[in-house]
Amino acid sequence: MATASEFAWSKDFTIGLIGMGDMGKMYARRLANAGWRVMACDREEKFEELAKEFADNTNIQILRNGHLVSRASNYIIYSVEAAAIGRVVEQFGPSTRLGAIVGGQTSCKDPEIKAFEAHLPSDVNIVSCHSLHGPNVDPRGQPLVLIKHRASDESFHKVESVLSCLNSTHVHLTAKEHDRITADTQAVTHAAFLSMGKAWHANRQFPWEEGSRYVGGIENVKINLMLRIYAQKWHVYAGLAILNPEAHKQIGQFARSTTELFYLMLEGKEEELRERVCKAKEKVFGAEGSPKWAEKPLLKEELLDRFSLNKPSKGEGAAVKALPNNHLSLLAMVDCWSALGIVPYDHMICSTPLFRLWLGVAEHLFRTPGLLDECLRVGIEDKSFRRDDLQFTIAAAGWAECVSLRQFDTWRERFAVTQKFFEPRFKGAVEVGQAMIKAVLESEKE
Ligand SMILES: NC(=O)C1=CN([C@@H]2O[C@H](COP(=O)(O)OP(=O)(O)OC[C@H]3O[C@@H](n4cnc5c(N)ncnc54)[C@H](OP(=O)(O)O)[C@@H]3O)[C@@H](O)[C@H]2O)C=CC1
Ligand SMILES: O=C(O)C(=O)Cc1ccc(O)cc1
Repeated sequence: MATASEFAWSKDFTIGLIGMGDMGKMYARRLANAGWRVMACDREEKFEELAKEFADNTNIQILRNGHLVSRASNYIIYSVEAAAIGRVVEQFGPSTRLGAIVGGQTSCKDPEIKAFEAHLPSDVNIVSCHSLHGPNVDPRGQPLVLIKHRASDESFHKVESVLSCLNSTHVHLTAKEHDRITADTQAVTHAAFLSMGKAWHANRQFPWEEGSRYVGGIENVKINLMLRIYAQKWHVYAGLAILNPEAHKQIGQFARSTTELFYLMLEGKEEELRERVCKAKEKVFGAEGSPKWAEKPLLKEELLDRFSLNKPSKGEGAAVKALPNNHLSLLAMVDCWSALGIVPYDHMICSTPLFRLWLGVAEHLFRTPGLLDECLRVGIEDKSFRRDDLQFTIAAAGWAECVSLRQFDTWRERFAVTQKFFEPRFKGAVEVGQAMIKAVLESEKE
């Protein structure tokens, strides 16, 4: 393995970025601001445009391709689509500078590590990373996974010191541990929001625009996070679901939990429904008297109430009363965690803001006196949400099948049509979602 003496561990140390999309640019800017010299590229056809964009940043030099970046850099980060990592590393990996450090930022480490092992010269150190947040979230205090896969201690410490400028919380994992935890947190959480979007699309509704069915803190989270996901690039979500070998089980179980709970509701099997949900509650959140949740709730619902897209019309007043909902998506999430023996609190150290928010909402539902009883009652008696629940169930099964068959093209199509449906409403809505996440992150610090 390379030692310090083989590198110029000084100002001459150059960081290479291959892939200058949202995450690559965020890394480039932050590293450059911290004083590091960055050499970066995207696809060759974007060279001129990127060079212009970064022309006034003297610490960032745009190169034409990954060969040039690889030859010039001491530490190279691949920040490309997860599905492309094999092809891109195959192309540029052999050009890696002698004794350099190489890592990737993809959301799923199995294909990334396989690509590095297959295509990097044996003198190269492999240290991967994963910032567990999107490009527009302040990285300070957010988890940053670091994977010392094949590296000297010195190289690993170098990566830690370079990335310390993000001020994130470093979490040391193996690639396998990373994929298992992110399957439990990200993949299955996204499945819920992707299914909500499909359900509302199928019923051709913008849920915040139709009267008072979707009002209140929990509904705001559903709507804002669903829109946030559909406003992003499809490949981020497809990659971490389809390419993560650990994620298929979770997404499949989420679909089964949804279907089985919905059947119990349709069949009016109140006792069975209550028993199943209460058992899941005990497994996930602990028994009465010995809860797994902290004394202080993860979320303040009043805070979420502020982030509604539904602006009451004149005369309606600010306080439109929320319609009781059976929250099938949340009951199914907890049932899924329970069936797979997942204790979500164990994963907080390696969680995204989105996951923490969703867990916070689930916790709120299960710990607020009377709320769960209301859900179960509505699930059996009330038909107001039946159409949405039916479509949600179909959607969850559809995503699960698509993932299990590794159908990238179908996944993209499914995403794209629903993205198109919501697109006219993204403007403004995305900002509200962003403000909500920011407020929740702020409140986590209190
Ligand atoms: N967005 C997010 O919230 C997060 C994403 N990630 C992960 O980070 C990685 C990057 O994501 P993100 O930045 O959002 O995605 P983007 O699509 O914005 O960026 C990826 C970039 O890599 C480029 N690229 C593809 N092939 C090559 C190549 N041969 N040479 C140079 N550049 C190439 C792409 O070009 P083109 O578009 O033309 O293919 C694109 O510009 C993904 O693996 C994602 O899973 C991790 C954490 C958070
Ligand atoms: O918070 C989430 O789950 C997001 O949607 C943003 C995101 C997407 C991909 C990642 O690898 C990490 C974070």
